[in-house]
Amino acid sequence: MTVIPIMIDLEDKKVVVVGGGKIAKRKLDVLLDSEAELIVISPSVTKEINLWAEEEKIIWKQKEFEPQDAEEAFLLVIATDNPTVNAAVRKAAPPNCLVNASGEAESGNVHFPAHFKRGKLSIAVATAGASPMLAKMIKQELQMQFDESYEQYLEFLYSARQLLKQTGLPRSAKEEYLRNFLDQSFLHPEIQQQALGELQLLANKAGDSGQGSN
Ligand SMILES: C[C@@]1(CC(=O)O)c2cc3[nH]c(cc4nc(cc5[nH]c(cc(n2)[C@H]1CCC(=O)O)[C@@](C)(CC(=O)O)[C@@H]5CCC(=O)O)C(CC(=O)O)=C4CCC(=O)O)c(CCC(=O)O)c3CC(=O)O
Ligand SMILES: NC(=O)C1=CN([C@@H]2O[C@H](COP(=O)(O)OP(=O)(O)OC[C@H]3O[C@@H](n4cnc5c(N)ncnc54)[C@H](O)[C@@H]3O)[C@@H](O)[C@H]2O)C=CC1
Repeated sequence: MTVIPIMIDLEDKKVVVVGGGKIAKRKLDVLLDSEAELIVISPSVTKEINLWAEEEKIIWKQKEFEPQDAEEAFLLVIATDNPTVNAAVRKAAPPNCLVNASGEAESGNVHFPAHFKRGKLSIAVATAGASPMLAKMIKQELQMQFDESYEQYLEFLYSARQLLKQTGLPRSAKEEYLRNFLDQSFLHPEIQQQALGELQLLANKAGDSGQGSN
């Protein structure tokens, strides 16, 4: 199995999680951010999953898995502690369905990477199942390197880039600005504000003379 990285929008997609234990809870923790339609199939669930069901963040069907539960799933997460059940779930996956097999790295066709977000910045680490623990350790190291200040920094980079688009500067000059903004000094909010102020002036000037472009 060879995997490639991809970022995915699951809004309104049907996601079926089979199993309601520790691992299902960990996958749901990630999936709850996605605005997907989340359905959990399991005779019993952890306290957290039960709470999410009460809060109507997920639908919990309190039952053992049956093949029709997988119908029309866009993503199927297999996370029971019973290999025979897991194999039956895999078999019931609709054609073209994304399948995550938590208990068997070589099965299914998608893995969950270790990951964290700093606002618009996502960092994910994967080892193709060789060592999820290494992925977790590298993630923890990167969390220290890319601390909380990156959330605000990404907002700055986003705003600066939008303003630059309005300045009408030649592409090379825009790129020069964008490269400079990668300097560590721009992690400071005061320096960010100063730069945005300057770009705003340039954008206004271009607007006045009608030379703004994309
Ligand atoms: C293939 C994959 C499928 C998938 O789940 O998507 C998979 C498979 C398996 N994991 C197993 C065990 C453990 N997994 C972890 C931890 C994580 N596992 C995650 C992902 C993945 N695990 C996918 C590959 C990702 C990749 O390598 O790129 C992380 C990154 C993300 C997440 O789960 O969301 C998350 C860290 C989250 C974080 O950032 O904190 C720990 C450590 C711990 O829990 O602290 C252990 C115990 C130590 C050990 O065994 O290594 C077992 C054996 C089960 C058994 O023995 O029965 C299998 C099955 C097998 O190996 O075949
Ligand atoms: N991907 C990963 O990171 C890891 C994966 N695993 C694998 O994940 C599996 C699940 O682990 P845990 O969540 O810790 O187990 P667990 O014992 O906490 O949960 C198992 C769940 O499966 C449900 N279940 C059992 N039979 C079912 C059926 N017929 N239909 C629907 N649901 C059923 C149970 O009700 C329970 O909620 C393990 O067998 C292991 O192989 C384990 C550790 C890490």
